[in-house]
Amino acid sequence: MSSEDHYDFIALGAGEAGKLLSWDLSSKHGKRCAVIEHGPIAGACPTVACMPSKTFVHLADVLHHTQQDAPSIASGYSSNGSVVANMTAVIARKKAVVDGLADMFLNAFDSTNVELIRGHGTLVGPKTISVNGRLLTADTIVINTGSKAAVDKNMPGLVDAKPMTHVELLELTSLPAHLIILGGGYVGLEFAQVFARLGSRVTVIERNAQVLKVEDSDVITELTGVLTREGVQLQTATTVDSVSGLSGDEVTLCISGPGPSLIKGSHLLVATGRVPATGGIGLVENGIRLTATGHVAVDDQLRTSAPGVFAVGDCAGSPYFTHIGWDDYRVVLASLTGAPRKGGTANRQVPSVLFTSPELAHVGLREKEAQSQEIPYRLAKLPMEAFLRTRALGDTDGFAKVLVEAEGDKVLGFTALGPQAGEMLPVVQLVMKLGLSYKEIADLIIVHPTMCEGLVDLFRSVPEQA
Ligand SMILES: Cc1cc2nc3c(=O)[nH]c(=O)nc-3n(C[C@H](O)[C@H](O)[C@H](O)COP(=O)(O)OP(=O)(O)OC[C@H]3O[C@@H](n4cnc5c(N)ncnc54)[C@H](O)[C@@H]3O)c2cc1C
Ligand SMILES: NC(=O)c1ccc[n+]([C@@H]2O[C@H](COP(=O)([O-])OP(=O)(O)OC[C@H]3O[C@@H](n4cnc5c(N)ncnc54)[C@H](O)[C@@H]3O)[C@@H](O)[C@H]2O)c1
Repeated sequence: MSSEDHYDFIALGAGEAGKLLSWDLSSKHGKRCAVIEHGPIAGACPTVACMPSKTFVHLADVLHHTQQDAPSIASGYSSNGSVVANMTAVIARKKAVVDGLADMFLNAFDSTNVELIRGHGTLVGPKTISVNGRLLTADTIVINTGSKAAVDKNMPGLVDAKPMTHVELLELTSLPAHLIILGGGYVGLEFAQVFARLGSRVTVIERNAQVLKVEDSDVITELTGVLTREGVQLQTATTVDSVSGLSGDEVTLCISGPGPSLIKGSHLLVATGRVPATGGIGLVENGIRLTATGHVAVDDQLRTSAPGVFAVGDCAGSPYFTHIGWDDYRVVLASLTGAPRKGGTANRQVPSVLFTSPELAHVGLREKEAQSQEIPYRLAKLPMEAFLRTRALGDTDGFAKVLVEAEGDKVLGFTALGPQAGEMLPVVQLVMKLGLSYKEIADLIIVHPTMCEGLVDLFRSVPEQA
């Protein structure tokens, strides 16, 4: 093997952590690095997941507020000039965002001198990858192959109906007349509201008794109330027995549950979770153990069972969020360079935001988790109308709640359902990370009228210890 084919570091897949590691190791540590990518550059987040979907969320929000507010506040608004979505323009805006990010990432590869190899990589020996007819070796390999939308091959008729995943949905140039969404999780709910706001009829079919099954029931009651008022039809505790027809034309679902037994729509989206992209790339054959769920088995430092091989992000079973992929980068960087970091992946904070309107932001313990684990807590809860900013925004749906230790002052968990609720999370996260008293937030002077201002009132209303 020539020295041209040996690298210090190779990332298989240009996901979040792999590309960041390669850029850092090359530009700051002088390592020879390559990233192998068989799809669009830079992984799912900027191309088919977070960034394009949040562009859709924003555009649907603009349209929704224009439809809602313009008639009452705009002079000269024509009564017959209703505002309707132009999907070609929506897609063009999304494409501009995705293309802009692609340029940014290509520049990063260039400026850090990291080789981007476009092709499908497969492990063919210890720390050896075959790609485009080349055999490449590296001292360190990071598996960063991500995940794919799960499509249940055992559901009669589903595959033949050619359902969309988020990838195809984000390319639709005309609005579905009736979009049926299978799965009431993150993907399903974000897109349900987006397409309802853009003008589609939307039905979500969820097999569990509630959408977002981990969330507290008060959160779900409030969130589903908003979605339902906006026209999203939610059918929970519903099983799909069979699918017929073709998505994009007409699809019919035979279902069992509390509602009707048949549902017809024009388009079908599968949003039923994700499967790790770990099959057929030589992992097991080369000593890299997989878990029962098909993720790469890793330890707290994201080391696999093969020496010198790490796995990061979705494929390693890290919580499926880009910011967690980003943290995986820091964990592996610490192993490889000694960069400072306290601890590995165990017990790290996993903040999350569901980007519906209102946003659902969460960190730490939920009430039902505290109850099932018999962790005593004090609870404070305030409606969003007490966060005065929401009144100016005309967007007062939702509430925020905080769980504080029963016999101490540490914050156990925080949930907010409200406009831009995600922007409030870091304040609470910091207090939790540093193990400070909740009173540190209650004592802050926070600018009026910002969303975070409401945190002061929320934390001031925590009941005294019994
Ligand atoms: C619709 C949607 C919206 C989302 N929104 C958010 C959000 O708002 N916020 C958030 O935090 N998370 C969000 N997520 C989750 C987030 O996108 C993922 O958790 C994250 O992108 C995973 O990153 P990763 O680095 O693990 O892998 P990926 O980004 O999936 O990268 C893996 C890469 O590896 C490539 N690859 C795979 N196998 C090979 C091979 N053999 N050879 C070469 N290349 C290969 C793939 O083409 C891919 O580019 C969303 C997900 C979806 C589906
Ligand atoms: N805002 C964000 O950060 C964001 C946005 C989108 C996706 N994501 C990430 O991507 C992951 C995947 O999202 P997702 O929505 O595909 O998965 P998910 O796990 O969040 O939700 C899938 C839902 O589908 C339901 N389901 C599964 N099979 C079904 C069936 N046969 N019939 C009816 N319902 C069924 C499940 O009960 C579940 O409620 C999320 O877990 C999240 O981590 C994050």
